[in-house]
Amino acid sequence: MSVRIVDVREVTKPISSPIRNAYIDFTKMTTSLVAVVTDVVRDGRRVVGYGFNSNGRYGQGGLIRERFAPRVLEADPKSLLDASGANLDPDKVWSTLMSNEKPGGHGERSVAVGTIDMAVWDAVAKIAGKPLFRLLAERHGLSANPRVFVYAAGGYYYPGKDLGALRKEMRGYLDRGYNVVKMKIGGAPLAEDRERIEAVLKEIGRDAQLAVDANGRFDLETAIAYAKMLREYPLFWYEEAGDPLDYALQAALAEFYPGPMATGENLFSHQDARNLIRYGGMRPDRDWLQFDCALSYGLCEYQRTLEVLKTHGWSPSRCIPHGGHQMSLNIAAGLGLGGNESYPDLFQPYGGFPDGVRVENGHIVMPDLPGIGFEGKSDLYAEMKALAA
Ligand SMILES: O=C([O-])CC(=O)C(=O)O
Ligand SMILES: [Mg+2]
Repeated sequence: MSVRIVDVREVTKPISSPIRNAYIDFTKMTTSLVAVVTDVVRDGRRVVGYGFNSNGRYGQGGLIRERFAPRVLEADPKSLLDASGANLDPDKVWSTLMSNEKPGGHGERSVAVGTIDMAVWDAVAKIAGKPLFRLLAERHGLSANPRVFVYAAGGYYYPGKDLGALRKEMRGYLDRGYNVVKMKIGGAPLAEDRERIEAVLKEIGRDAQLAVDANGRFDLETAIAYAKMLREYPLFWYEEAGDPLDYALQAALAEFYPGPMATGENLFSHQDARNLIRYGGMRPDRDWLQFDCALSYGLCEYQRTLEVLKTHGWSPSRCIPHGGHQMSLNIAAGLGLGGNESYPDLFQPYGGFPDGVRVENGHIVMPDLPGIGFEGKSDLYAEMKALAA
């Protein structure tokens, strides 16, 4: 039986909205949608793997079309196969993507590769006829846990949004079954953010916990001023206070903030993750790591990141990835992560869960769909099918 990648297609799609965090607005936000088309047929249909690049970084059509897709298509098909010859080997595809690439400088290249890598893993799990989370658990000698913690991210700055609207948004998440919600800080003066936080805490009461996200906006002085304000509240976490690469700032902050902190969504390689763990003063008993495989060279690289964490005494259960996509849900269910982000009202149709999946007590249960499970989300699959089927 031949297994061959016959095409790699990309289209750049808008995921724009008028929201704003402390650093950027999303009025021009895009994502790359990728299809890896194979010559394998399963259940009477050609196997096509799909991927997209999460959110927060723009679509990478140029890099994908000009550099990365041609490398895969020009490779000897046999060089991309696993030992049995009956499936693709994601690590071999990854090495092919990264041929003639120097180390370091993990800019947007990691997004382009992460997007294709997602589509490759989707194809590999479909060819194996299994949900990706089950395939991953088997490969790692683990037992899968399809029940995954998810939290609701939102609370953005939005033109005309007052405290009433913010409270209503958060109440809506609780009504939909979430018990942890997240809001933005750092896009308004500290006193105003304090009012916003207090309004949300009043709304959610004992029904849920609140996380706050500064999106890397603060210098050390401001990060500390916020830490002193935030530590008065029982927050779920204080996220990305300073520049993602300022490990000294992150380390200094621990002295002022005894509660849980979270960061990592803007670190795009296992080497950067290792530097955070080495120098960022993160505490494995309470802090959270948010590396998003779609932005950071994909699942092949994410597995290396998990190895780095293990070496440094961190459990995968301290990872709750950024991005709210089904790829990280599969990794969480298969490899024992602590959960996944979700954006109930944003970045549709890319984020979210297969149709019919409900949040209960802050958890979802993964259905047994082959691959990543995109076919189970009809609005998303409609976009994917239009690219290749
Ligand atoms: O606003 C964003 O870029 C998204 C973000 O930080 C998050 O989901 O944690
Ligand atoms: Mg964030």
